[in-house]
Amino acid sequence: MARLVRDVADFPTAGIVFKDITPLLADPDGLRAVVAGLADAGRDDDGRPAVDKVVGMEARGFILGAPVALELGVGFVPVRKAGKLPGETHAVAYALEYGDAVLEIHCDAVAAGERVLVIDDVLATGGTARATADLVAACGGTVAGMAFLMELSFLPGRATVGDVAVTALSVV
Ligand SMILES: O=P(O)(O)OC[C@H]1O[C@H](OP(=O)(O)OP(=O)(O)O)[C@H](O)[C@@H]1O
Ligand SMILES: Nc1ncnc2[nH]cnc12
Repeated sequence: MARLVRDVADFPTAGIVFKDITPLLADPDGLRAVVAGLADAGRDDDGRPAVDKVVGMEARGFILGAPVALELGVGFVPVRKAGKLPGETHAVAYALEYGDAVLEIHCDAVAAGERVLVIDDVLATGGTARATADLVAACGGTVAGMAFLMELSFLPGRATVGDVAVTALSVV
């Protein structure tokens, strides 16, 4: 799988080595394997779905998260960059490896007490994932786990997200 992720130097800004997943997305066998691997993070020891929802962050978290939700047989919740969701939202400001922004979730997207699996392609500083966990908590939900295609271990992603089960299919 790692061979299907392309390193692009100095994108989007100088000094960043960007992990480009578009070759993976173009490879049906690779994509299928990644979706299956990520979905396993949302199963119990007997292989049954252990979450009520999958939450994915705009934009690459949508591409991976929606098929993971289908694989688990649960609903998908989009966390979007500010100003895109039409309903009442919770919002959290955050910083990521190459900038800062605001993320939003529909207030009614996760019901009180629901367990969610957070899916994204890259765990870097953890700013995006931490903000997403805060949005789930604002709805009254619980993050049962987070699963990523790739973790950048030279950045403090795991420490930033705190006390939550983190799965990374690949660690670089
Ligand atoms: O751990 P962090 O430092 O927060 O970085 C990780 C986030 O950065 C990327 O998203 P980006 O905001 O670039 O959005 P995109 O998917 O729309 O390109 C990536 O898809 C993660 O969501
Ligand atoms: N180095 C990186 N490559 C791709 N996505 C990222 N998100 C944050 N850092 C990233």
